[in-house]
Amino acid sequence: MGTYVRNYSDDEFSVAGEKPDVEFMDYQNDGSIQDYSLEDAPVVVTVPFPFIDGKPKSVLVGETSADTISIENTSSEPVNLWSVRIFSSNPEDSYVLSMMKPPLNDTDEEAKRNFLGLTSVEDRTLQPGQTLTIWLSCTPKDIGLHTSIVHVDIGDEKIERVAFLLADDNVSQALFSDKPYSRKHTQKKKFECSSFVPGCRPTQQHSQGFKFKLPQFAIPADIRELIQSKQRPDVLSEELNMTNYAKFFSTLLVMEEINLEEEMRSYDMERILMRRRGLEFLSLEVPGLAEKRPSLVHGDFIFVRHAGSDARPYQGFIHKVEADEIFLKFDNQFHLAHRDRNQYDVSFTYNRLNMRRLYKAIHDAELLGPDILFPCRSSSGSVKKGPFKPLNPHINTEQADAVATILGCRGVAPYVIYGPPGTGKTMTLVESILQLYTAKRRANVLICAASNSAADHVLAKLLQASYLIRPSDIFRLNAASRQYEDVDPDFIRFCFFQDMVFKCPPLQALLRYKIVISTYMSSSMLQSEGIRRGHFTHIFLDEAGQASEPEAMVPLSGLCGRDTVVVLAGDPMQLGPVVYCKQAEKDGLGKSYLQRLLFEYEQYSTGDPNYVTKLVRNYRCHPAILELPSELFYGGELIACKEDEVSSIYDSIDLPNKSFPVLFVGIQGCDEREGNNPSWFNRIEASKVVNIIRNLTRGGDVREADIGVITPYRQQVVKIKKALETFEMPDLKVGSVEQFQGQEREIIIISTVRSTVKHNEFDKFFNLGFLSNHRRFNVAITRAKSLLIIVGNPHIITKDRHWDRLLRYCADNGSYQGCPLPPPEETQVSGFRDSQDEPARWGYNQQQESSANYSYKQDPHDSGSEHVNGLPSTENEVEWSEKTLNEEHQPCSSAAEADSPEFMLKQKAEEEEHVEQDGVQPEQCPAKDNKLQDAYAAKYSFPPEWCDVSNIPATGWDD
Ligand SMILES: Nc1ncnc2c1ncn2[C@@H]1O[C@H](COP(=O)(O)OP(=O)(O)OP(=O)(O)O)[C@@H](O)[C@H]1O
Repeated sequence: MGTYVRNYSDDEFSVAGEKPDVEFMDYQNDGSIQDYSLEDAPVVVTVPFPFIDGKPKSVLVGETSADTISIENTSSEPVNLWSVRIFSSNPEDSYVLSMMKPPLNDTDEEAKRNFLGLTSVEDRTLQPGQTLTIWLSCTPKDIGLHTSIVHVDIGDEKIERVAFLLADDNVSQALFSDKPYSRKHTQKKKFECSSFVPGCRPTQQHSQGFKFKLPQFAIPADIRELIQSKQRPDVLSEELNMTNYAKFFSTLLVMEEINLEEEMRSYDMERILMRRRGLEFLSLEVPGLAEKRPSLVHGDFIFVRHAGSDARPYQGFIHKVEADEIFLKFDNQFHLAHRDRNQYDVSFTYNRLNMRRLYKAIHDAELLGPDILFPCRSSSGSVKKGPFKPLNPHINTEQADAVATILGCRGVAPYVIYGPPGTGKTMTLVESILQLYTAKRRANVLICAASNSAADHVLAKLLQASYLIRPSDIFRLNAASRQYEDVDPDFIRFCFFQDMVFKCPPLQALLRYKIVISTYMSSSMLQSEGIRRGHFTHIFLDEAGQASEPEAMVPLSGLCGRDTVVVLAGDPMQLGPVVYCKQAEKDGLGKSYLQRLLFEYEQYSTGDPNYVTKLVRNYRCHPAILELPSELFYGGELIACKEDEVSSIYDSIDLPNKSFPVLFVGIQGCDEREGNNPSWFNRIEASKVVNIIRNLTRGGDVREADIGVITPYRQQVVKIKKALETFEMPDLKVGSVEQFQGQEREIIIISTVRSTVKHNEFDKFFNLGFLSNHRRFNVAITRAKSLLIIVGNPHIITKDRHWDRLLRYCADNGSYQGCPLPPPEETQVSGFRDSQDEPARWGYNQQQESSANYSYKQDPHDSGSEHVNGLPSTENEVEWSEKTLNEEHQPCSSAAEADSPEFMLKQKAEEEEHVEQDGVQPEQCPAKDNKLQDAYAAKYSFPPEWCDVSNIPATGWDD
């Protein structure tokens, strides 16, 4: 057996665990040469198609790209070149060799016709110093990564070279970014802002507003110290009860807040310039501002001082925000002393408004008493069912039972409706609300949802029965920070705004509405405006599994009276609360009130049906779409109620199995990042998605509004939206899993984005991205009613057990298209439990215990999270970023949103860097079953930010 010479290093293999029989002299794909043990190697073979800025070279589909492989005899003896041949290409036969430069696109057609590509070059002798030049060329027929392995058999050496080209089409090429990705986070000097020179506030724009002052809830110094010194406050070890309730949750909130403060620090800037803007302002450029990194709005403030000095900082209020620039007003003296050449250090602060709302909510929650907080330990009254005549003729027995209970309830323990996706939880709430509205004249209903999109969804469902409701009785409350343009024009008439800024109407107007719809956090405005506890006879908390307990307490503690009926609906197996501090999440902030209640009911009242209804009939999804989630997450208990038919209108995309509406489109693209934005995108997948949409809508039978695109990364959302703009499809919703929770579309297309094993390992380890988050996976694949299409790299997603199941599910049903599938034995799986470990019974007690195992973390790189950086004004992010200019609500420390994930970025980026530098540590990294493939993929000596190599045959030589 000869000595193999490949382009990866010894070190890298030893880390990966398998060391082939090789010696190393390495030509990197970036063109550089590295010597390993063969310092005086007799031959030098170059690598074709070197990477450009760490990425494979891009070529347009249909165009020929060619590069040379030079084989040089550097020894003093003649060397026999036995053969040069293409060992394999992917797609098959996509590359050819030739002795002459192949005709390129600008050459004449005849030359192209006469060109003869070879798969191997025959033997010859290379004299000392002689170089043979061979051409490798590729004319891609379709978009995606094109790879080729070339074997050079020379003298005693066997040398392998791997070539990569990324084939673009016009759509993907338009999304190309030449902004290199860089993560800068240098250690900055701590900025002491306890004493400062006050700045000049913007004048108040809100004429009316909060009647009640929201306390500051400053973090107590002793608790801050305790948490910053990494000690665990005693209260967190206690069992939650009425006495320690406020202390328990305020401690968790402090942990979260300190985490957020630290994240905000990462945006501090040193030695920067400001410019005088007119007589009034100084302007500061903030890179990343447009992407909300950091998030700053009018009325926030920053601290500034001369670079390097320890002097008292000046406070500067933001009067205007424009693209990447903020316009500031400081104390007059500061303006007078300013020169445009002065250098400053800048510290950003974040707006504590939402945190203060949460503190208030949990403190006030004690007033609710055990009936709401610990209903099983209290002596709640009995539940009577209220007879009713269904307005919606479709509701089933369990749903009808739930409605009857809600109608019969009066001030007893919270009532919980829970069940898997699409089982009609929201529909049950809507029926209950309509029953109350039509039959109980004195009913005032508040409905809260975890995000703006979920709240809008409830409004849309209510409006389906608009013949029953007077529009003037419904009010959709929006945060001031929600962009006017974000709201569906059909809903605007249910909102209150001035100058296109949303507001809370005055109390008198509020009292006239019979049905108010809000997010959890915005509902605090109702109390601030003067609405009393008990005004609402019914408070419905939809998507309650998504809200942390303090968040759920915002509407309850502020507005719930003795007789108020509280109803929660949700599914603990879908997305949970967003918490950035891992420890706080583990200690209880990551568990929803719904989850705790379900557990309590199970523990203390043996699942009393008076308080809990479980729905299992799914009306949303085609049975084929439902089968897998039912089996994976709900113990097969879900009952499919939708017809088993696939519409012929999907013929336009040529489903390989016409009766199976779950299609996996395998594509090997390239995941990239750009600028200082840590979010991933994959332009090849973006183009594929657009292509599928165009095919679907071509005949006119499928409307844009029937289609939803889900992708975990906000940058991918941006890219797909951008690509769709070209084809004018404004009604097509593209968003994160969070933005789709609670929603449905006839057709859902999922773009999984990731195309590099290495990144995915990181995801799995840090619980990032929906590729390795079972709740995200569950939500993503249960949004489609009649057609689900997944566009992704099968070699990557097969690494996660759930995605692999989906992939095999499609393949087994003859519903896979695209690049060759990874062989089943390649399948490797993250650290998730096997299917037999899944809760056999998916009841709530299981959730209690499984939450630690499946602790859900938002992807700070955006994961398409609603809360995540970059996506302008979406959903919760907007909600959380609410800033008020009202004097009484003036933020005490200002700047970015309380929950925006930019706060996590620094920490996570550091973690990521650590992983990239050190490799995932064996005890942390899930076991692998194909080391050589991983060696290729994760440890190949190519620049880290590139593309997939995972389907290159692992064994290079066939001797
Ligand atoms: N009894 C029923 N008969 C027919 N269709 C129903 C019934 N109940 C619900 N649906 C339909 O099923 C779909 C899903 O309902 P809904 O959104 O209320 O479910 P959900 O449980 O709230 O879902 P998710 O968990 O995703 O939020 C909707 O299209 C709804 O109209």
